[in-house]
Amino acid sequence: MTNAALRPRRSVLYMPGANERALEKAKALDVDALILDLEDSVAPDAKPEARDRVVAAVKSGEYGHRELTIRVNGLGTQWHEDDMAAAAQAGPDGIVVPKVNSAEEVRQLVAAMENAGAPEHTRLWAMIETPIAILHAEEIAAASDRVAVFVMGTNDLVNETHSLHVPGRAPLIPSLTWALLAAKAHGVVVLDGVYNNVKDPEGFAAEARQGREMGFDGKTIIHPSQIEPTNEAFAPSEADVEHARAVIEAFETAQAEGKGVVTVNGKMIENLHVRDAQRILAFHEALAAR
Ligand SMILES: CC(C)(COP(=O)(O)OP(=O)(O)OC[C@H]1O[C@@H](n2cnc3c(N)ncnc32)[C@H](O)[C@@H]1OP(=O)(O)O)[C@@H](O)C(=O)NCCC(=O)NCCSC(=O)C[C@H](O)C(=O)O
Ligand SMILES: [Mg+2]
Repeated sequence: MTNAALRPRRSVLYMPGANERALEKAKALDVDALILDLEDSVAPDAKPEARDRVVAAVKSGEYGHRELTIRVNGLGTQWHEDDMAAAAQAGPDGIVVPKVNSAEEVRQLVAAMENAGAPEHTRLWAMIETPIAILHAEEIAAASDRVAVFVMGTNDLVNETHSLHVPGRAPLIPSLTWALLAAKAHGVVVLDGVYNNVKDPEGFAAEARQGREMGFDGKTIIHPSQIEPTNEAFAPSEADVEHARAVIEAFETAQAEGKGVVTVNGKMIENLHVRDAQRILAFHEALAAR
């Protein structure tokens, strides 16, 4: 298991880069990562000032364990090149790029990061949010070692496919699954999209649970009220931890007796379940160590 796989990215909060109050507030929020946004949440006139603010936030060193990323404006926009250069020089943990559509675009983005002097720790977080990106998900994941995270852009996906936001997300499941498989096949972390209604805690909890069940590593969120339910949905519960310990213990006992398979609470346990149990315990310990 790599250290990157153990880095918690349960809750990843977007905040408008122009909002100084939110940038200040984030220093005390219990999130695993922040996306300081220069794209959709920032009005055109406010973009240069927002760029300066997020660069200053990254350089401040005041965000503790929280992973810090900057979402730049997309390729082909009038702000993209200046955003990329400023973000690369600030050296955040990640540069989040909207609407990455192909391996060629990844190579172009990585070249821009490197030409601007991005440090090695600054990874590319590619937003997967168009029909063509879904179809090219595997080539995007495999295009460069700098690609560390896929961020699902479910608003843009719904927009571009003319589908609807519905409870259970049936119209989105094939796209989400396809991107998730591409990410997992290439060791890329994959984050679920946002839930727009910040006044619907039940709907939010159901969607976070669904994301966890599908295999997402965490969820992108837009409001502080969504942090706690997200952290809970994507962390192992006490019962998960107890079960993982029981699995490891039972399997070690079985092996000492020369058996390759055993049951715990009536469920068959083989080697692969032990590996999963070890992963759960390692993640639990990584969270506890913070
Ligand atoms: C959605 C919001 C506009 C709601 O704002 P507001 O009505 O002001 O919320 P509250 O009054 O309930 O706020 C309470 C306090 O919390 C702070 N706050 C709110 N949101 C954030 C945040 N994201 N980060 C940090 N702090 C936040 C407020 O400042 C209040 O603090 P205080 O004054 O001390 O009480 C708003 O939540 C918001 O702007 N959210 C982020 C929107 C955003 O970034 N959108 C872009 C990303 S989503 C996207 O584009 C996904 C993707 O591309 C896709 O295609 O799907
Ligand atoms: Mg989007």
